[in-house]
Amino acid sequence: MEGTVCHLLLTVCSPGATIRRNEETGEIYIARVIHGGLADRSGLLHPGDQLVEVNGSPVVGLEPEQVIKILINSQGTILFKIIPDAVQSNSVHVLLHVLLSVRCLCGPWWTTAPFRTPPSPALTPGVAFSRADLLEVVDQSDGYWWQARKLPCTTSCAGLIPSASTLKSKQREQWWSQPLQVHTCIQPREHSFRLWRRTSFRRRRQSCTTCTPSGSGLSTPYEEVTLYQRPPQENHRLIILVGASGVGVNELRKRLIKMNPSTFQGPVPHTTRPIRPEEQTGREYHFVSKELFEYMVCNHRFVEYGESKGHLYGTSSDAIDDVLKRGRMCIVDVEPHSILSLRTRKLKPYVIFIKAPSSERLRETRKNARIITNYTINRAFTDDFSEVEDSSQLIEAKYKQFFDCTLVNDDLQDACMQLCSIIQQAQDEPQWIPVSWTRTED
Ligand SMILES: Nc1ncnc2c1ncn2[C@@H]1O[C@H](COP(=O)(O)OP(=O)(O)OP(=O)(O)O)[C@@H](O)[C@H]1O
Repeated sequence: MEGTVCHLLLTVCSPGATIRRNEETGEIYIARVIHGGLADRSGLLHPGDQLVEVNGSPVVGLEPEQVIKILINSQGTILFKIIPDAVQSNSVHVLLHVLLSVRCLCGPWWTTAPFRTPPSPALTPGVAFSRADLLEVVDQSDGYWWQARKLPCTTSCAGLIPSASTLKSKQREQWWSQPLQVHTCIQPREHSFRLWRRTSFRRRRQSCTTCTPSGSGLSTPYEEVTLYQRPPQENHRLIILVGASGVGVNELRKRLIKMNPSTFQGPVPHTTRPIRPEEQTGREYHFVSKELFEYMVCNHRFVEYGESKGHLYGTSSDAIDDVLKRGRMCIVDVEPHSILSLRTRKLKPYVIFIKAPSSERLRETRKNARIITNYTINRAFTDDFSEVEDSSQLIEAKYKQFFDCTLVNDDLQDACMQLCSIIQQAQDEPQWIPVSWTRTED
């Protein structure tokens, strides 16, 4: 049989290509060449080329598994006889470029590599990835399987990842095949009732966007991202701190602002409670009537709001804007589900997850810590440590795709210093953000 002979020196068992079989003729074809792999670097194999012989053995009529066996058992130089695809041989070989970078919003799906790609088993390693991972997609020519590298790149060789549509149908399949489960949304702890942070749980029924098949987690399995550096003339990015109740989110926020009040500031919350003699409107709170507060609620002006002892409290998006317009860095401390409504082109939030150290470390470091409810010091931390640790893990598992950075709040002083430098980097150095945040509004 006519054909071109090409040699590949196999140092590993994979030449970096997948094959497919024409079921009618039994002919074996190169299905895809993995970007950066051996075949790609050699420039000898192309998708569509017919594989006629491997090491002198004809492969026509063989099952792909049998061909793969021959390849796996081959060491050193391997001899392919191929009939080049007419279209390919007439075309100029174009180097593959990075098509897009994405962040995985769901999963975990493929946490082990390699995997086999239907319909034919492949010799290609899959990229092991999980939720929140960054992937550099280099080939989307196949509707089912894309080629990608995990960022930061440690290898030039790409691997296969499921395309967005494959992942979506897998997600749906998995969601519907699961037995009815107890709702896993994170619940607040009873003592967790910070006036401007935790109150929203008391009042509003929270809808969970990740526990339903039509939720946002399922509609976009990958989010296209790009590196972004804030231009100096633009507002600072909003800094969001999230963490389990009691982990120290508010303590860190307060310390940060106290350390440098001309740089860091929190938004001034609104309340319907009467003003106290030592207070000043617009400083501690914006004191407003119940009617105005409810009007603002109806107009979706609050990021979070709630009720305490018959009075309403809330943090408005205007209050956040006020801080940013003054050229300061706005630090907010919100419930994890509120991240979704704050992820906007205008605010370009940078989300820092304040993670709990182990319960043993919590016990050691929180000896003087107090559980605070409505400005009244209630009691010391007693047996809450494993609860804080568990809740922290739950939040991380559920929302980590939205976290830009994780900070363990172990030693308070250290955590505060680290937080400061993380925020500075977030404002001054390139960071991954969704591409949609960089598009100009129509
Ligand atoms: N790293 C730390 N070491 C020691 N104590 C800490 C540390 N971080 C926070 N604390 C203390 O733990 C207690 C709870 O912290 P904080 O009020 O900030 O919790 P929170 O995460 O905002 O939760 P909540 O909103 O439910 O109050 C406070 O007494 C605080 O001073």
